[in-house]
Amino acid sequence: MALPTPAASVDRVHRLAFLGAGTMGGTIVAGLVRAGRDAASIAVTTHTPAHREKLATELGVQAFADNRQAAAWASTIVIGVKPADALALLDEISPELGPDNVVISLCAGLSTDLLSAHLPPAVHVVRVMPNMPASVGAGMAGVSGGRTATEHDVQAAITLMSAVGRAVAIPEKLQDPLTAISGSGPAYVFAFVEALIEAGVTQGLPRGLATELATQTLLGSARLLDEGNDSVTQLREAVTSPGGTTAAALRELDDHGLRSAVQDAVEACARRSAELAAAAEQADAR
Ligand SMILES: NC(=O)C1=CN([C@@H]2O[C@H](COP(=O)(O)OP(=O)(O)OC[C@H]3O[C@@H](n4cnc5c(N)ncnc54)[C@H](O)[C@@H]3O)[C@@H](O)[C@H]2O)C=CC1
Ligand SMILES: O=C(O)[C@@H]1CCC=N1
Repeated sequence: MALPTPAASVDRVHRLAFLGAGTMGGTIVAGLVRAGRDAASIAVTTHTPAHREKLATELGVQAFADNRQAAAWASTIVIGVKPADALALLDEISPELGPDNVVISLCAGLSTDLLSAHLPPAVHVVRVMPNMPASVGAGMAGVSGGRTATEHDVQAAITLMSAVGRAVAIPEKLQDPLTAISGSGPAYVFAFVEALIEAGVTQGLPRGLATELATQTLLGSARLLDEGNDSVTQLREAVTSPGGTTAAALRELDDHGLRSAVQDAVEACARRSAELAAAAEQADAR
């Protein structure tokens, strides 16, 4: 099927190219279009022609087969490939970029200095760590400007990510810890809910019912937390009757080391984020 011809009608300054519009990049693109952004102002590239064709057909965005062409077309370029593929991609598009371009990286671990080293010096670089709930407009993103980024670039990235959830500016040194809480966090929550469902099934609940109970409990608990009327500790205590059922369950979680398991998991995630930069440099050197 023929892809739409890339539109020149949108003013260049408003054009946004997602290079590597996969799970995360594609989610943000879909969220932006759903939030009312003009689809003609967005271009996508992917390695898989069928995938970018699907994005173009379903969302009305511009599909490019060539990263350099997409980068030359756009003003802001979002890097959505895996960290190991990012530096080679920057090397590829570098000849098309200059002082009018902002490059936003979604890549875990890669510092703005490392990214800038693979771009012309005047290109503005911003690092963003989004998360998957962006697909339902409930994302959480941390935004850090590199040395060449202006306050305006950071604010523009916050505005962009706010269309699919919440976004905060953070110092870049907090990107790895933020990744370990909100970037990867949805997977911890899903793993916990999976375990809760399995435990419900073990107790004799039909799987569909166990899934509904666990999901609605997560949603309701999240809404209570988000209302912010009570602290997380007050909320936990409100559920926990002295000598009751919840206290019995929480004691088991404590005995099985829930808190230290979470500490270790978050530490491992932040460490891995830092390691990804070294792995990307190695991949780029090959
Ligand atoms: N999946 C998640 O929940 C999150 C992912 N991230 C970051 O987002 C980035 C992408 O992760 P996912 O979306 O999960 O991966 P993915 O594998 O779903 O998406 C990567 C996309 O890049 C495309 N691609 C690969 N090389 C390319 C190239 N040279 N030119 C154009 N397209 C190319 C692939 O076809 C694919 O569509 C990673 O750097 C990751 O650290 C950040 C936060 C959350
Ligand atoms: O697992 C990963 O490396 C990516 C980054 C944050 C969430 N997913």
